[in-house]
Amino acid sequence: MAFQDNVQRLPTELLLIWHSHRVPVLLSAVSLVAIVRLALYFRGKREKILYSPVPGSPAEKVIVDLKPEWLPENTTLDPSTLDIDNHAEDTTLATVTASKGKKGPKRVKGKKKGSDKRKEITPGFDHKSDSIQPIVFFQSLSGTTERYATQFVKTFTSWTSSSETPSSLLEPQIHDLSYLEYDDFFITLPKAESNIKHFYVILIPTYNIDTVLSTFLENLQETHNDFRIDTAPLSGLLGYSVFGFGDKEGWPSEEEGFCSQAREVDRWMAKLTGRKRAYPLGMGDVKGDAETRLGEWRFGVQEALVEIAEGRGLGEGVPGSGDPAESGDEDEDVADDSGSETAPAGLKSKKSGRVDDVEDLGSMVTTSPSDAPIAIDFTTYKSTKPRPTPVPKEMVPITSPTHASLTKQGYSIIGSHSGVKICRWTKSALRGRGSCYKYSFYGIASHLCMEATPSLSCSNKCVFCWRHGTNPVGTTWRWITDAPDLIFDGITAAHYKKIKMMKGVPGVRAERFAEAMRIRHCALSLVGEPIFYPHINQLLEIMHSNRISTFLVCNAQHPAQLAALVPVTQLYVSIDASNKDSLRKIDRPLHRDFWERFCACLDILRNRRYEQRTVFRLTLVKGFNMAEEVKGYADLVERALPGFVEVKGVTYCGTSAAGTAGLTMENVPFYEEVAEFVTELEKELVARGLTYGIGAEHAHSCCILLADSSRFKPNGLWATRIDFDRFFELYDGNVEGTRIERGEDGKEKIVGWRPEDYIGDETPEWALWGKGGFDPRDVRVYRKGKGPNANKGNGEKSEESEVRVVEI
Ligand SMILES: Cc1cc2nc3c(=O)[nH]c(=O)nc-3n(C[C@H](O)[C@H](O)[C@H](O)COP(=O)(O)O)c2cc1C
Ligand code: SF4
Repeated sequence: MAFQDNVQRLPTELLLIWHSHRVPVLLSAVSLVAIVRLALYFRGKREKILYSPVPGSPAEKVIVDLKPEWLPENTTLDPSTLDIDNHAEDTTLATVTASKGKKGPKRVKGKKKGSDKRKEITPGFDHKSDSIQPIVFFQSLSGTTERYATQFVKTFTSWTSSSETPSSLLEPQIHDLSYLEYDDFFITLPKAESNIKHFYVILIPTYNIDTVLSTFLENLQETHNDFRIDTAPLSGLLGYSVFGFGDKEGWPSEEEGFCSQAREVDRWMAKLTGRKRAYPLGMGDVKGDAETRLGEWRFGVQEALVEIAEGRGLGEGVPGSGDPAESGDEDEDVADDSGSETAPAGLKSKKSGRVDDVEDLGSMVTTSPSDAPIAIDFTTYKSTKPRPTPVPKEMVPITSPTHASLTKQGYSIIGSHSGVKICRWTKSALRGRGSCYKYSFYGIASHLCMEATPSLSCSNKCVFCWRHGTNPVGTTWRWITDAPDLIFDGITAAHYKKIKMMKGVPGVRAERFAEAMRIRHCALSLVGEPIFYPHINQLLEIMHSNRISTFLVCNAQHPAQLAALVPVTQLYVSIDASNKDSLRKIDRPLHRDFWERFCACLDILRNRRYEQRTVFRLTLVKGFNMAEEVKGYADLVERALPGFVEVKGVTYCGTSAAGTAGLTMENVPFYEEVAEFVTELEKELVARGLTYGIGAEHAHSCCILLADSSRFKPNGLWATRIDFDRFFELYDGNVEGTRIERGEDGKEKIVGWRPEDYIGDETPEWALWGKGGFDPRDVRVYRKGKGPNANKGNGEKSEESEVRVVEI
């Protein structure tokens, strides 16, 4: 009964509760609805601002394995704190692998040496059935050695084909060391039929600055010291001989450096071949006796070859031959050069009473019962002699020929390794005659732009490089380093000085001249490799704090520096080829692991694509990197997913270096050819489901822009231009960026800005694909024989390239 009463009273009770609490309940409900609506409103608003999808979670990023040997030397970067994103401290993805093997005991192959010396000197050579293949190697930076080498091979060939020469002597082969895979000739012997034995002839100049020759020498030294490789991997050679070219005017004696690099090559070859010097080192003064000395030396080499061909080996007691009595001094040199390990004190050389060299150890391990390699632990016998610390030099000393040559070309050299130059587009813009493609694509007016580099040195020797052949190259930074603020002050002052010199030039517009006295943009791309400079991050920060936007172009050879770089306004990597072989031919990189470095840089670029605008710069060189490479380039784009792909026809600079590399005007593609290439590339990318399209063009400088439409084509209209003011607001933290990432706690948070946060105006109509890319407000000036009224049918080549050839 009681239960029935309660049920009947329930509605009345509920009504009473409602009447006493309805005000707070109603107020709470209204507030809740308001909060939900407001949240939805703001969310919708943010999505409208963001054109592109919120970047994927960190899981999408790949870990880039930075090998210890890629880490910069002599820099302020601390590898242990490498952070590829200083705006997202929680996503350090570049990792450093522990050094492998190098700390372990040095293992050398000690071989029991027989008593028959002759037999050892000409290993496995049967003069009745075997043939001798001479190979002539040369290196040349400004062409002299190449000329002598070509002449040498010609004379040598007619000698080998003469009826009086033993028939076992084959025609010589010739190789330019710049193009060679060192491993194929200087770690192992070239592949050949079993009855063909090799003989090396090496012709090289000497340069007391860093050049590719230094790399060659380092390579020989490394090979000798590499614990994984036999210390004399070239002992299968029949013999070798070296000839050096030098200049007695500048380097009068050997003590003062005459032919010093040839002497070094000769010494390292003695070590690598197990002392197979067939004929002594020859040296010639290019301003004096070079031709006579080379002729004499050639006779000597020929005689040595005849002796080998007739089965007499390298002979006994020939000066500098395999006889240890004559070549013993090499051991001391090498011990010093390499800082190599000292042998156990108990092992004494019979002759000298000391053992400094691993080869000697090879001959001393006579108690070994077999010829099998013997592991020798040198770790407890480290030399007590301190290794000499290399003294840093100036990269481009004021007295050097490089300084003179660069100054002549219009560069201002700041300190000893930075340069600045005003480009022809800056002059053109000052006169109202148009800006370069950077204006059409991104909104950078050329008269507001400075082109500079903090490193005139580079780790490549690209065939199309504007630098002359003698410019410094190097794989590591080992020069006296200038402070970033001094570089900044120097390059800006030099730039303004050059602008001021334009004051009296006819046609310069007053308002543009006034504007030009305030630099707004800096293209760090002039020559050399800007990220090679150890304080590049500080220099970039100085530029940004001075409201100068930064476009930085790197050569994809320095992954560690790239990973550690602060975000720039637009980050470029040069993509000069689509595959390893082609890259080696066109960039002629100094790093032996250039392809691995290149790929690591692509992965770093992919990781950083939501942090800054990333660009692939393709430079097309007909006959080198265009034909049938579209698919390869598409692979690279797919790997790095850059925001933009700039495709440009090569600029012919007409230097002797370009000539040596076989580059002529024929290698400069016509604009139609570049356009056809880009169309094909676009097709290939779209076929792979990628969202790239042709965003803009600048026919005047033979340049076309592909861009990711999912990011830079909001509302169906291309927006490739940059909002520079917004970039600096983001940089200063006045505006919050929208780059969101999920933290370890699973929550999303804003970690910085992204390229979409500083997209500028829509790409102007006149710059779109098919419209040519020339601002109608400027006056287009055609040179004689060019322009709409000129003879059609020739197509258009890069204006820049023609100017360099025709005008200068
Ligand atoms: C920057 C520079 C540095 C040089 N250093 C040396 C040197 O240290 N010793 C030497 O004997 N010759 C030196 N030379 C002279 C060159 O070895 C010589 O000019 C040679 O012929 C260059 O050969 P190539 O034209 O094949 O590059 C130097 C030349 C230049 C331009
Ligand atoms: S990377 Fe640039 S500076 Fe270096 S060699 Fe190539 S074109 Fe010249």
